[in-house]
Amino acid sequence: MTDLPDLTPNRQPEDPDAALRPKSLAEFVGQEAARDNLRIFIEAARGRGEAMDHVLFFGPPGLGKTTLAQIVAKELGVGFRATSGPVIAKAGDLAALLTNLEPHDVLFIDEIHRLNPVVEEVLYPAMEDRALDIIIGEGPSARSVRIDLPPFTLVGATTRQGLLTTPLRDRFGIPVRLNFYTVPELERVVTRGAGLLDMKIHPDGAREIARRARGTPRVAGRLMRRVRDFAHVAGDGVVTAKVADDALTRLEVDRLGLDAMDRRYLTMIADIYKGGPVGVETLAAGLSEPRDTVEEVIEPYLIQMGLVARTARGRCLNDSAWVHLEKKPPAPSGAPEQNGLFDAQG
Ligand SMILES: Nc1ncnc2c1ncn2[C@@H]1O[C@H](COP(=O)(O)OP(=O)(O)OP(=O)(O)O)[C@@H](O)[C@H]1O
Ligand SMILES: [Mg+2]
Repeated sequence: MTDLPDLTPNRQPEDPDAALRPKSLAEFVGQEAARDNLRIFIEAARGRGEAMDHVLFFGPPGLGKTTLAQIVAKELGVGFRATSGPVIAKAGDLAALLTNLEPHDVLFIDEIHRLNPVVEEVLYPAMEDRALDIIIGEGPSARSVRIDLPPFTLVGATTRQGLLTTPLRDRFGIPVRLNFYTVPELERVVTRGAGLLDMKIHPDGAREIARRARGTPRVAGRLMRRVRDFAHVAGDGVVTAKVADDALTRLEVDRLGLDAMDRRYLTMIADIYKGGPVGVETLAAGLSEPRDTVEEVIEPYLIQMGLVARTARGRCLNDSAWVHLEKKPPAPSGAPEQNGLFDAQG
């Protein structure tokens, strides 16, 4: 158990998120309710000199789950170890990680819904009793040995809370849902980011980017960088509303912040399925995207915007989607349609 495999996923070299990542709760914009609660739990744990209860962050990609996990460790003043569900192949890998934690450390498991079930079993007693049950030997002589673990805080993150098994979900004392950001919140994200990136931006330029960032700080950061490029090449480097609008239009980000993929999704339901209902599998196949991407990345924002509804029979476009696409919904069904069978009359 001394040779600890390095399970920390390498930050992708192009990880542009790092520069903009807030380092403290105070710097973290938005998510007021989550922040207020976390502040209390962190203070309480610090005050008692205990490890904080386990935390689960869930919500769509790019809303700040990883960022908050790092902040929690920092504000608790403890070590931070990170790994991710699919990376932990064997129960032994997780056992090695757990036994090497320092007391009160934060162990961050990203994409925790993708843990291998065998590994997940190890996590249950670890979370609940801070103990590991290890089987030693094989066959009739096999016996189970319990090893105590240092007190630690597990921080899990997932885009799909629904895919977590109930026993796992129930073991998180502090579940935290992250929601899409409002435009004023994203304006603050953009303004703060502009300062960090040394970017000249007008307040109305920041608002334009915020409006079109899909409620998501990561998207805001990405758009900012692209708009800055346009501002440098096409103008004096200052991001005004006009510069932002031109740049975003060229990037095919529309007035609602929908990108090309969002529009393909909506157009497909409109044109091919007459507004729905249509199953998610069918849509995923039509878009050549994995179903997960459709459900985790594309749909949450469209649903939040009220453009699409998830019904028992499939996805349907709402009126506002037709308006946004500048298309006419088909005549309501129920009206008797001209159809070959009954054509013979008259
Ligand atoms: N509240 C915030 N204020 C400012 N910037 C933020 C905030 N939340 C997230 N960001 C920025 O957005 C980017 C993405 O955040 P993060 O990596 O934490 O998202 P995530 O929820 O972990 O996404 P994923 O599900 O894809 O792992 C980072 O660059 C981070 O700096
Ligand atoms: Mg993350």
